[in-house]
Amino acid sequence: MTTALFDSVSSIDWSNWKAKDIATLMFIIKDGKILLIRKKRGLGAGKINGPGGKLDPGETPEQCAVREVQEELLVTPENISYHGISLFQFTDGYSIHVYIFSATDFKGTPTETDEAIPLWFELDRIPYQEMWEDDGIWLPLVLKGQRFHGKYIFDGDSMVDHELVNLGPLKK
Ligand SMILES: CNc1ncnc2c1ncn2[C@@H]1O[C@H](COP(=O)(O)OP(=O)(O)OP(=O)(O)O)[C@@H](O)[C@H]1O
Repeated sequence: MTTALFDSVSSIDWSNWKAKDIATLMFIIKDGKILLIRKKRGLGAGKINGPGGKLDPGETPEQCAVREVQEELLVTPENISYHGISLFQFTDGYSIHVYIFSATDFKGTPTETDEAIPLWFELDRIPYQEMWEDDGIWLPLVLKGQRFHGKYIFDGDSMVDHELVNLGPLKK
């Protein structure tokens, strides 16, 4: 019997890697502020993050990202950009592939739901210490309008290793 060991990004054969879940994150950034959530349930409950969640069957990542913001905050993001992906391998075997988007506008009023509490932050006051550890690595690239590709190993809440490639400015 072989036991998979997830101790570093380089120990994984990423070309044959397939995530258990596919999910999205959406960051609405408007008037010098970013709209985040305090997540009330699911993976990362209690943490601050962008709104997002798992893909439904037949949905594109962008459709999922829009739907999740609608469900979690009752607003619709507009003028959306795609930044890239983050691949997460957890040491317990769980894995998740996350597509990351930003938007510069939205319709509606951010409202608390069963899933999330909306929180606005100044761009220089993002509460990274209350977020997933990887957010502090790539969210600055979202704010700078960059595309990127990241791979991360997590042991529970702790990041064990990571590799981030900056792919340059957004394509418009
Ligand atoms: C490990 N480092 C991480 N860093 C930053 N963000 C992370 C993350 N790991 C997961 N995420 C995000 O967490 C949400 C999970 O989604 P999650 O709440 O489980 O899905 P969904 O809303 O579909 O919930 P239900 O399963 O229907 O309850 C989803 O946005 C996903 O992108």
